[in-house]
Amino acid sequence: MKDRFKTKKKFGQHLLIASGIIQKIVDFMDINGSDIVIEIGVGTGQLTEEILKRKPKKLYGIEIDPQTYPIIKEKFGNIPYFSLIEKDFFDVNLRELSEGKKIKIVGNLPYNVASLILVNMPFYIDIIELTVFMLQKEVAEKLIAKPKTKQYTFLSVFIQTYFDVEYLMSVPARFFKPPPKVTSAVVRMKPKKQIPDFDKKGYKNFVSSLFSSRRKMLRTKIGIEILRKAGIKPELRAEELEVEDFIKLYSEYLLSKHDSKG
Ligand SMILES: C[S@@+](CC[C@H](N)C(=O)[O-])C[C@H]1O[C@@H](n2cnc3c(N)ncnc32)[C@H](O)[C@@H]1O
Repeated sequence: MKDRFKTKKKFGQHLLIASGIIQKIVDFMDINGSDIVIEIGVGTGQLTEEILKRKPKKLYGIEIDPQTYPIIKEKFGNIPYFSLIEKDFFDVNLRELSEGKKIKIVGNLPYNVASLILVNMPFYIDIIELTVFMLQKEVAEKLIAKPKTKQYTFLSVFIQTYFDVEYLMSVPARFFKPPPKVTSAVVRMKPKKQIPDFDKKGYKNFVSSLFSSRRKMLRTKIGIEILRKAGIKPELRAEELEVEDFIKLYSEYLLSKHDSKG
């Protein structure tokens, strides 16, 4: 059945062909009968099949490519706890699928939009129990990066503000069809016990602006008084700050805006 499907580059299609890796990914999700699971990018359904074997309460599979739909329907059309969502991930509101419960999200993500998908996750933090994603190794390394390293970027700070991230394993290109040019990695993210309750969109833009021209000192980007109140040296650069420093800094920034409104 897979043979009649031709993978497309524009959708980042690299299908997982190693059953051992597929099983491990699903093991990392620790699925039980009350779980609502969302899979991003079903493709021809190798990961889907293994998730369904573990019998969650419900699996929603989101897939953008209409050419996969007949294949998915033929394979899983008669499974009552599976629904295919024939949409672009970015047009789906995960909240509408969660039935007021926490969800588990999984995906061998399309690498061309993996970072964008990740950036969406903090906006769903209140309904997420955990996520398990296959990513480019380079992106996975950003997710666990520490300050003062090349891998420490906007994505590291924004994700680590909301999630504890575990790098679970590296996956060589030969386990995919067609093989991608890069090595991949599996990461698991779980919401942190304590997360800031300020507006996520504003915080995202704030962190992103501090990382633009990352070699510039913070005092060229943000008022010296705000830096002082947050206890941060003005001559530091964004890449030298801990995640907690960004949280402090944004809180002070919000207070200063509030004060100036008077
Ligand atoms: C790396 S493949 C993984 C396929 C399959 N799950 C597997 O592991 O073999 C990524 C899948 O995501 C789908 N995809 C790409 N962009 C998408 C989007 N914006 N929304 C939903 N699915 C998308 C692709 O068509 C493809 O099936």
